[in-house]
Amino acid sequence: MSLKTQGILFSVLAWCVIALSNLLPTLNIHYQFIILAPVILLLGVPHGAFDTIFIRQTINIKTLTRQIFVVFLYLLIAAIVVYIWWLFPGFALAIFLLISAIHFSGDPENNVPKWFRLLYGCAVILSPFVFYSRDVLEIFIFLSGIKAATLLVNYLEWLSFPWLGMSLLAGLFYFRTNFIRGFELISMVSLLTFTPPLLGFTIYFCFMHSARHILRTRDYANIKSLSILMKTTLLPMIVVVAFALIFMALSTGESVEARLAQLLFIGLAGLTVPHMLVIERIRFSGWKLGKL
Ligand SMILES: CC1=C(/C=C/C(C)=C/C=C/C(C)=C/C=O)C(C)(C)CCC1
Ligand SMILES: [Fe+2]
Repeated sequence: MSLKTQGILFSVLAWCVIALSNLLPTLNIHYQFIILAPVILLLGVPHGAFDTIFIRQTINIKTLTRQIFVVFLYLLIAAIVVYIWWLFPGFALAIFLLISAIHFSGDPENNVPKWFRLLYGCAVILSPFVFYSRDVLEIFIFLSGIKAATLLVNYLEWLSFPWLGMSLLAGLFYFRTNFIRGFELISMVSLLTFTPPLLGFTIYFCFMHSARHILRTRDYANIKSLSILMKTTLLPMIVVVAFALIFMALSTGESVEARLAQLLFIGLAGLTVPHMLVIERIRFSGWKLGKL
C-alpha cells in the first residue's frame, strides 16, 4: 500500500466516523475511554516499537551491552518525563501538546511545504476545541488539575477558530493542484472538529499517524511484507500491555476514565520524547538517514 492509498482510506474512514458519530447517540466519557483506550493501546502505541529499527540504522548497537543500554536509556527518559509531569502537570501538558504538534506535522507526504506541516500539526491539537472544548477540559482535568486545565483550554479554544479557518482555506487551496493533499487535511480537520475528542483522536492516531509510520518504516527498512514488520512489535507490545494492566490494577481511588486518561496520555507523553529523539532526525533527512 502506498502513502497515497492509505491517505485516501483514512479520509473515507474519517467521513464514515463523522457521519456515524453524528447519527448515533454519544456515549459518555466513561464508556468512550473503556472502548477506545484499548484501541489506542493496541493499534496506536505499537508504531513506537519500530524505533528499534531506526536506532539500529543510525547508531552502532552491535553488542548486547549496547542494546541493553539503549533500551534502558529509552525507558529512563520516559520515566523522567512522567516524573516531571507528576511535579509540574500543567507545564508538562502544555509542552506535551506543543511537541505533539511538531511530531504530527511529520505526517503529510514528504514534499509538502513547511507552512503546510505547521498548519497540519497544530490543527490535530486545536481542532477538538472548536466544538468540544468542554469534553477536552474534562480530559485535561484528569491530566493536570482544574486550574491549569481551564487556563490551557481557554487559550487553545481561542486559537482553534482562526486555525480551523486557515486549515479549510489551505485545504481548498490545494483542491485544484493537489486534490489528495487538500482532501486529507480537510478530512483530518473535520474528523477532529465534528466528533467527540477521544473518538476523533483515536481514529487519527491509529489510522493516520500510526498507519503512515508503519508504511514509512516498511519503505525505510526495505521490508516487503508487513507481517515481518509486525513481529518486531511483539515484545515491546507485551511490555506495554503488561504495564497498562499493572497500572490499572494498582491505581485505585480515582474513576476508571481518569486512570485510563492518565495511563494513555501521560504514558504517551513519556514515550513520545524518546520516540521523537529517534525519529525526528531521520524525518528531517527526508527519511533517508541510515536507510537500508
Ligand atoms: C489528551 C487529548 C488530546 C491530545 C493528545 C495528544 C497530544 C497526544 C499525543 C500523542 C503522540 C505525540 C504520540 C506519538 O506518536 C486532544 C487530541 C487534544 C484532545 C483529546 C484529549
Ligand atoms: Fe509517532
